Amino acid sequence: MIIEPRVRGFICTTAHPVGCATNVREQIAYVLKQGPVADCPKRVAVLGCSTGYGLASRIVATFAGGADTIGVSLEREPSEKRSASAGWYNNRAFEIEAEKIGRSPLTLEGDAFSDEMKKDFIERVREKFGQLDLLVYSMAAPVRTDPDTGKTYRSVIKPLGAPVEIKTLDTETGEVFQTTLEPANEDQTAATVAVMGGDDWKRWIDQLADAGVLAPGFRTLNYTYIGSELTWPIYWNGTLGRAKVDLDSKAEAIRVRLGPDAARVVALKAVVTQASSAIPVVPLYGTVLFKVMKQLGLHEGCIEQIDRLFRTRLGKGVELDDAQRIRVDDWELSPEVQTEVSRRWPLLTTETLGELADLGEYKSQFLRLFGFGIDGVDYTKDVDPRVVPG
Ligand SMILES: NC(=O)c1ccc[n+]([C@@H]2O[C@H](COP(=O)([O-])OP(=O)(O)OC[C@H]3O[C@@H](n4cnc5c(N)ncnc54)[C@H](O)[C@@H]3O)[C@@H](O)[C@H]2O)c1
Repeated sequence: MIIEPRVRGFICTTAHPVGCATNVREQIAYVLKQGPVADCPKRVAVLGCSTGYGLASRIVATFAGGADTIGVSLEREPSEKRSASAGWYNNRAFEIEAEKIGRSPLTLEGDAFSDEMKKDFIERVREKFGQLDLLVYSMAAPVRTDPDTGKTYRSVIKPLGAPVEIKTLDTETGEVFQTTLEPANEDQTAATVAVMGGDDWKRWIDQLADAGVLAPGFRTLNYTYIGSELTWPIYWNGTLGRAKVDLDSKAEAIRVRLGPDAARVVALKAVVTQASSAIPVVPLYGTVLFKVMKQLGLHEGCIEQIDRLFRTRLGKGVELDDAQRIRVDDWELSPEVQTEVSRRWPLLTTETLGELADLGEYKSQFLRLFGFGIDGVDYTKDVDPRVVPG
């Protein structure tokens, strides 16, 4: 069948197997070009391994770090008539490429929030690795069922306290407009913390530690976004920020149990992923940020950020911020970038968007997440949606 993008709001319901595989291979090629990462942990787990920052982490650990990996993600399988999720194609393409260099990666597809998945994972780690040296937690999900209570929580992306009036962008039409976002109530805030906070991370680490599958010197990383004051009203000072603050306290709890370097929250830059495109204001901020960072020669996507994390931020004595986090968002938050983004922000209108921001780049990065718009891929060719080319 011919697979075309079908975009509904901030998701694309189709994905292209050849495009996704090409995307994965391009990321691998980038990492190989940078050369090996010294002292990379060798038995690595990535939760949320199939797209965005998790996929980049798995690629860097494998292709620059020489690691064997186990990944977990939630996917839609393909059928004869329907394409799979992009993550399903990415997982298969990753496995094909990792096997070519003599690795035998393991991928578990299902709900990482469930205790069944954790049990299965522990068994597979025992069989395959014995113990783990590093676990990267890179999950972004809208809903979580708490295994203890059976209660299902849905996250909301809202401000706290009072309504926020803020500029935003319709990425389909290119219209820039003011919008008022109503604040979350207490239940919604608590639900967002239950989904995107550190509860599940800590639960994973506790169960793995109890099962004795964490190697001496084991470390775990969890990714966060802090951003600049332009996005704070909706992100850091909103429900998502509350959830991210919870990561810091769970990191501390893990350090208390496993040692002073065992857990770190890592602040990363804004990039286009399935998760970030759903956040109001972030796409508008992104279109300006990408243009400014490109103009200053500081552009980074997921793979460049994670490559820099593994190469420069995981060694002994790395600088931490006041909340004991590792920072790789330093270029995004540098005065030269933020001064220029802030200068452009009040000038942004539907009419000036083309000059001050780069919507075309944003849209093309969004479509690339699903394997569309990639050079060298013939989208007019019939493909079997169940097959990822080797
Ligand atoms: N995108 C950004 O701009 C940005 C910036 C800084 C930090 N981060 C953080 O990075 C982390 C990853 O985000 P991303 O943007 O790469 O997201 P993403 O949407 O690209 O990836 C999310 C991953 O989680 C998996 N997942 C979702 N629900 C799951 C479930 N129930 N069980 C198993 N797997 C599940 C998906 O399959 C996918 O692999 C998040 O913590 C996010 O806050 C993102």
